[in-house]
Amino acid sequence: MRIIKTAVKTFKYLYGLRFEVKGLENFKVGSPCVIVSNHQSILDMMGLMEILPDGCVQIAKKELLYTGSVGLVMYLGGVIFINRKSTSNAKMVMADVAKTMLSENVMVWIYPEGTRNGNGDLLPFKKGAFHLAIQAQVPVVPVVYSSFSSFYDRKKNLFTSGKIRVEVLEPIETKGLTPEDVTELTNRCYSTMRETFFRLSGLVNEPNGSARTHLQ
Ligand SMILES: CCCCCCCC/C=C\CCCCCCCC(=O)SCCNC(=O)CCNC(=O)[C@H](O)C(C)(C)COP(=O)(O)OP(=O)(O)OC[C@H]1O[C@@H](n2cnc3c(N)ncnc32)[C@H](O)[C@@H]1OP(=O)(O)O
Ligand SMILES: CCCCCCCCCCCCCCCC(=O)OC[C@@H](O)COP(=O)(O)O
Repeated sequence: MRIIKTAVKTFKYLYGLRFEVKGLENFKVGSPCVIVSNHQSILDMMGLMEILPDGCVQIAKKELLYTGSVGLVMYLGGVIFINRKSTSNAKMVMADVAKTMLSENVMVWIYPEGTRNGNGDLLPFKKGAFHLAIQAQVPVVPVVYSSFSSFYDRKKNLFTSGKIRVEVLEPIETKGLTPEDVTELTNRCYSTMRETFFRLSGLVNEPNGSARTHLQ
């Protein structure tokens, strides 16, 4: 993964992107943890590699395994593949991950939205990351990337250089929590990350839930 990290980090120069990072000290939980971040586009791979701590594996949809050399590189990089379409299968894989992360002392990075989302807001969170953290009794560390919409429009395939703000938030402890607490933990993480997303993106969080920039 170190090799991948170095290779992928060079893309930011190609794309004229700069990262402004805050809160890296929050990764130093001194134990395994589940890192959750928002997911906007393939460009997140650069954001991921920009701050990826050592000994951290990612959860990816299994379709990515069959994408030729990239799939092989991801496999070699230790990426864990899940079948999003089969909850029971995904649950089994994640239960294994809970054991492995403790025995091998590794962190796990999951995109709880479960899909890329460029709509300038966060999609409702899936619960797997939070079940995993509670099963392993390890902290959840939220990471938020500001909206790419100021410099990247997937539909128009428009791309200009830009700055991405990244914030690693305080770890959320799960010691003593049980599966009954998953919904509350998910919602708490969601609202903290959504608030941070709007702040980092210069968006106003409208009371009716829609977001608009200060500029409008
Ligand atoms: C030049 C260089 C080239 C090099 C190239 C290489 C560079 C890159 C290399 C390396 C970096 C690679 C990085 C790749 C990144 C890719 C990212 C993606 O692919 S993102 C899509 C996949 N990720 C997800 O989907 C995760 C989020 N999803 C989940 O966690 C879901 O929860 C999931 C899949 C586990 C289940 O999905 P559900 O759709 O069923 O949704 P739910 O609502 O969460 O669960 C339904 C019910 O099941 C329970 N449940 C879910 N998980 C459970 C669990 N683990 N245990 C028990 N119950 C669980 C829930 O509580 C819920 O039940 P109740 O509604 O509460 O009654
Ligand atoms: C073209 C921009 C290149 C940026 C530098 C990164 C170079 C790495 C190249 C290959 C990376 C392979 C990983 C792709 C990750 C990704 O973004 O997959 C989509 C999934 O999450 C969600 O899938 P979906 O449900 O279809 O949104």
